[in-house]
Amino acid sequence: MTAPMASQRPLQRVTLIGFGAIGQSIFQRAAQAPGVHISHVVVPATGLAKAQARLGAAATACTAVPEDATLVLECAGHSALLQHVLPALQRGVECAVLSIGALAGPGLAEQLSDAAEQGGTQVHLLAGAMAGVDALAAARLAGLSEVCYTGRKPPAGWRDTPAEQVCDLDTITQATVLLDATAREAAQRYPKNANVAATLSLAGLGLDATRVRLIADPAVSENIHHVVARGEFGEIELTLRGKPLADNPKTSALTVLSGLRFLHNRGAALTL
Ligand SMILES: NC(=O)C1=CN([C@@H]2O[C@H](COP(=O)(O)OP(=O)(O)OC[C@H]3O[C@@H](n4cnc5c(N)ncnc54)[C@H](OP(=O)(O)O)[C@@H]3O)[C@@H](O)[C@H]2O)C=CC1
Ligand SMILES: O=C([O-])CC(=O)C(=O)O
Repeated sequence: MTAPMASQRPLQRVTLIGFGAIGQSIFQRAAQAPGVHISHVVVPATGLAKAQARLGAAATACTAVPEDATLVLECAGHSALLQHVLPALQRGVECAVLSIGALAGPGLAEQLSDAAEQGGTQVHLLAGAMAGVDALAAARLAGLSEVCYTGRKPPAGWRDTPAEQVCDLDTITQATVLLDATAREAAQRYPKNANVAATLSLAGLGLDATRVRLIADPAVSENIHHVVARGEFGEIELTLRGKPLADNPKTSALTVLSGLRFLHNRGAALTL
């Protein structure tokens, strides 16, 4: 009697764009993930040698998405969408992105969509640090009347951003509203802090009809995302308290897991 054959799905070769806090964490965790092999990591030219030293023989650091790439996961920042994701899509490479606030830039959402159409592929906007994006996108189909998002982080999560012109992050003793604006304005003014705001708005009422408040709060130690949405479906009120990554207090650890989930699902027979 012969033993039944285990189902063998092909190993997915993945190109990461970005090797900062998210990229390094995804790279480490993916090494333990069956079916996923990060073969290339795209970094700025100035970081090439350092990235290669960290990657060792496991993957190749490069400055552009390789010609033979088939699957890309972006975790670099807004500039990477125009620089790397757009040309990859045009060549037919499937891409998943985390820097979703970039879509607040003029015409970029349409450009990405056109490029994916041209390449006969798809660009996936990942849920990242936030929960409930799937529910909101489903609820939209019956009509939404209101979506409001509040992002609250400890002062350290707002360093090197326009927040430094609003208050003294070192000495504030009370929660301070940094911005009360549309999701489009939030994403453009806070490109490293308002990607969740952009994602929720794209899933819901759009970048110009979604109200966003960003808050520096010395009383919290987590990145707290709160959304209220109302519509024909009923109402969502959701709070997510995300632990920040040790290497970057702006970024919640769940963002890494969202990227890994995408890679896992991409190669799985049953996806969730
Ligand atoms: N959707 C979501 O929920 C979230 C999305 N994000 C997005 O993910 C991005 C990365 O986060 P995180 O890893 O914490 O940030 P880090 O600053 O730790 O790392 C970003 C890395 O990407 C590099 N980089 C920047 N631009 C490019 C480019 N055009 N091509 C290649 N590499 C580039 C940076 O290099 P250098 O330092 O030399 O510039 C840096 O090494 C954020 O900027 C944000 O856009 C983050 C959190 C949540
Ligand atoms: O990681 C987070 O908590 C959210 C974040 O930075 C963003 O929305 O850009």
